[in-house]
Amino acid sequence: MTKIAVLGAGSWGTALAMVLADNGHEVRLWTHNKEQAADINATNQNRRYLPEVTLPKDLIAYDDMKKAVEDVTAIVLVVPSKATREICEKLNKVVSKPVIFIHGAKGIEPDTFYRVSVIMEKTLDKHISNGIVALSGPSHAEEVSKRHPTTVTVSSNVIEHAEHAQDLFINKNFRVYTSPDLIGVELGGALKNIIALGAGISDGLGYGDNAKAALITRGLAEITRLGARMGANPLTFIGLTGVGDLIVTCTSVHSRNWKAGHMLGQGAKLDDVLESMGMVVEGVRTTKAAFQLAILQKVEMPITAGLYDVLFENKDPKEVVDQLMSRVRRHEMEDLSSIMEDIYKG
Ligand SMILES: NC(=O)C1=CN([C@@H]2O[C@H](COP(=O)(O)OP(=O)(O)OC[C@H]3O[C@@H](n4cnc5c(N)ncnc54)[C@H](O)[C@@H]3O)[C@@H](O)[C@H]2O)C=CC1
Ligand SMILES: O=C(CO)COP(=O)(O)O
Repeated sequence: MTKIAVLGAGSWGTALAMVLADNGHEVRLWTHNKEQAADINATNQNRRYLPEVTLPKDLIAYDDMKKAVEDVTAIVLVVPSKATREICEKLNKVVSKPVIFIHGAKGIEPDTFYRVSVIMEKTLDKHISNGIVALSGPSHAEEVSKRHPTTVTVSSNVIEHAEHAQDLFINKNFRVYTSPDLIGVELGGALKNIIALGAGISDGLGYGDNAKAALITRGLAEITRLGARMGANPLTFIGLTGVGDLIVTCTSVHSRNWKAGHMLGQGAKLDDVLESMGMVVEGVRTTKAAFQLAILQKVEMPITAGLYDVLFENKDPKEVVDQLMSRVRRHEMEDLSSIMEDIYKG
């Protein structure tokens, strides 16, 4: 049994804490909201984020970060990517011994273009870190918390750290693979949210499955192009953290990004959509980051650019679809064939 602190009691933090508690670990679920911690401990439920689920009895919520991390050997960060830096700064003040850090967030920081593990690496004091691992893949909290079969991937620059995380999380409902490609795993998880917003918009406009299949497939092409340029292994994008997560996020009723896109496609304004969601919609911030990064890296990302126009330039989604459909004629595997040839050449 390992003592583990899970930081962030939203839907994903709670679901991951349940997996760890099911595996017999002593799990402390930290939230910055005092009333929420008290409510979780009183009711054995996280009523705001996972209302239909009864939490394991030995899963205890804390609102005091220092107490939550006392004597733990692993810390799992599951706050929106925007909050990573702030939480790491707080951790520097309360963690005294080295621990392994695992994060479950999916985002890229605009302007710096840091992945979540990079923010962690740059912010956490070196003497408290026993490794940084990203956990990603097609995994909606609502289904994980019902113990429905789910597969994810854990990745780290040091494969032993990923294997350590695999050991902590794996069970008969939650199958965990490892990958050495931290860049690819994190970029796939973050960038698919952009495409999921697009899939939601497409559905909100009343378009059908053909349009959605096109978005998923061409979305994968532009994710692979940017990922390869950033140093990822392009094959990672046909795995769980690439195409797997694209499928689930673009097609699931649970997806916050899809839901937000759906409302936008039906004519709602972005601010109203975000306010009504009450949960993080990572794709909005990541669209800004990826749009900037694609320009900087000279990578063509037409869907991301279209999404940027809808979200930040107030452009009519229908007009953006028309523009995407009337782009200059191309060979389907242009760019991608050379990326794949490079892999096989070694
Ligand atoms: N919900 C899901 O099914 C999945 C979510 N993720 C990722 O996990 C991350 C968290 O997502 P969710 O749990 O869905 O979000 P959520 O919106 O359900 O919950 C976020 C939690 O973080 C807390 N929080 C926000 N800012 C904070 C701060 N500055 N300090 C402390 N706590 C703060 C909120 O109070 C809330 O408890 C995101 O990056 C998301 O993309 C990844 C896989 C699945
Ligand atoms: O990453 C997720 C599922 O794998 C969650 O996606 P949403 O944030 O769109 O709900």
